[in-house]
Amino acid sequence: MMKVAKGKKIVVFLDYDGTLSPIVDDPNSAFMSDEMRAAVREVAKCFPTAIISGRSREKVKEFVQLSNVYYAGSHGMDIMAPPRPVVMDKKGTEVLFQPAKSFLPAIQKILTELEEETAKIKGAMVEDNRFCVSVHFRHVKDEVKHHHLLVKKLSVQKQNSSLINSKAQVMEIRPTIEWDKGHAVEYFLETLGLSNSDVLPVYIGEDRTDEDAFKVLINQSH
Ligand SMILES: O=P(O)(O)OC[C@H]1O[C@H](O[C@H]2O[C@H](CO)[C@@H](O)[C@H](O)[C@H]2O)[C@H](O)[C@@H](O)[C@@H]1O
Repeated sequence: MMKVAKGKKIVVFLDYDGTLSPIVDDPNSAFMSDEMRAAVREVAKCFPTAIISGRSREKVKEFVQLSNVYYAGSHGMDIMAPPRPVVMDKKGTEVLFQPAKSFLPAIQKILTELEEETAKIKGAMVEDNRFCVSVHFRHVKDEVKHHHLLVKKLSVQKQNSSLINSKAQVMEIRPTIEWDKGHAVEYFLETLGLSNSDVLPVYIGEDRTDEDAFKVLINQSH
């Protein structure tokens, strides 16, 4: 790592759940430890650092509580970044980038629909992630069965199945635009003025959605 980083500008990208915080039963209690917060604060003092999460941007910022990092929520669909292109030695005013803004009314409609449907499923929980919605099945008995039944029932399923990204314990509904954590990484690199070959982006994440970012960075390194 030290060898590869020699002479390069490092930029750090971090996932939140399962990376900065442990996976816990209650999504509202996925707190980051003080040690982890101190470590991220120190990293961000040395290198530009961005946290890219599936959570809403506000929620992940509330958990992290650091002012020296950039935040992207909703799997990169809600980014607070420098205006592009930024001159690295001048502090630019941060701007919002929300490529799925036009989907907000549809997402809010789905959120209401999901809240009504999951009220009938014991243990299910809906999380509003602003441009995405998560339905948690972790506490549902026979989670796979209920999960499938809910997916079938949703009107969004009839309209466009690609809105739904399903795993047994959590179902995520997201806009159909071609935008993921990988695009968010590219966006940050560009707005930070760090899309050159003398940059070493470091991405730490453990979720399926982080693989979109890994693919982008692997392609860039060739
Ligand atoms: O991109 P991330 O920051 O990794 O967010 C992805 C999802 O993480 C959260 O759910 C996961 O963590 C919860 C807390 O540990 C756990 O209870 C749940 O079972 C996991 O799926 C978050 O609640 C989701 O909304 C995010 O999409």
